[in-house]
Amino acid sequence: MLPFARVAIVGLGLIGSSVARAVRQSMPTVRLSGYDADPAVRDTAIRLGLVDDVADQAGAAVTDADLVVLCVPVGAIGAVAGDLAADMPADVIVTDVGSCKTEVARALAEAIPTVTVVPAHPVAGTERSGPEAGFATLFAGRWCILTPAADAEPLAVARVGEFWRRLGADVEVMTPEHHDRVLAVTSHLPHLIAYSIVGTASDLEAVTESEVIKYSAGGFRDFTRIAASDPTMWRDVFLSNREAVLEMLGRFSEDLAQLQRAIRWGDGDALFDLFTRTRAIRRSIVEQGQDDAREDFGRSHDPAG
Ligand SMILES: NC(=O)C1=CN([C@@H]2O[C@H](COP(=O)(O)OP(=O)(O)OC[C@H]3O[C@@H](n4cnc5c(N)ncnc54)[C@H](O)[C@@H]3O)[C@@H](O)[C@H]2O)C=CC1
Ligand SMILES: O=C(O)C(=O)Cc1ccc(O)cc1
Repeated sequence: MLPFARVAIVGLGLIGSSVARAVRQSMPTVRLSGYDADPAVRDTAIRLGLVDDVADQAGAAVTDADLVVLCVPVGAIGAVAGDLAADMPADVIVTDVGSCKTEVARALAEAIPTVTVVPAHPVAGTERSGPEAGFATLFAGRWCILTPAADAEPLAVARVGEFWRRLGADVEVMTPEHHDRVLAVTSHLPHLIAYSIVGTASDLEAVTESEVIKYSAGGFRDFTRIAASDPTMWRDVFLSNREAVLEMLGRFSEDLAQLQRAIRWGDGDALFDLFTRTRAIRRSIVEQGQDDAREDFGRSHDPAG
């Protein structure tokens, strides 16, 4: 049996449109409705036939939904849920796809205290945004982390888990706090470093105009992909996961200072040891099949690639 029959998606960008496409493929009898605050995105959603009904008002998208999936930037999730509260059926389940969970859980509990909420984070995405960037297989073979409250209804958690499994994801459950510490180091800090390094290079005026672009086949090119990620989304991530990111940034700065010292003192052994350890980490990721097949997808679809 399908976990849900009527799914409403609020926010029809990269993730919302990918959820819509994946639902269409894996659960074709599900009735899909959608809403986006941006009229241009709504028009695109209609043109692409992403959902059965694109509503002009947020409330109209959710009136008969049994699952509402909030696919808006992290900083907007609480307010969007609050705006929908009066229009949602009493037995609805609300989930979200936000990249950080502790602050979002607090905002949702405040905005819709009587509604069943099962937060989720599909750890799958790209540097692109908008409805045309999405694709049905985005979640296939990727983790989706659920972060239900300790007193969440087990049946609601099981249904949301089954929803993501049907979209192709492997589902894991953890606390929002643990999620935010893990993602701070595996996702948020790497994005911050990419934004920083690309910013540093572009500040070196003399180099920027020509040579950074000309010779960007090196490591820099990989950073530019990440640093092309959506500014609104990532501003919200860093403001929302502030504490965990600051903690990991502190550790990173210390480790970077050690590397600086090793280079200054010509300590080749220290450099070699670290690079050997990091190479092993990459190899174990590849062996576990967690390397980024999507990266190749992105490149092959990237006119600049
Ligand atoms: N981009 C990625 O790789 C991943 C993103 N996420 C999370 O997914 C969520 C959505 O991100 P993307 O789809 O990448 O962004 P996106 O920018 O492609 O789409 C977000 C959509 O939300 C709409 N929106 C913004 N405020 C709204 C509001 N108040 N009411 C209705 N619609 C509103 C925007 O118009 C936009 O179309 C974020 O919370 C992000 O943290 C999760 C996993 C991966
Ligand atoms: O494009 C990439 O490399 C990503 O890391 C995509 C991504 C961005 C945010 C998430 O919360 C999960 C995945």
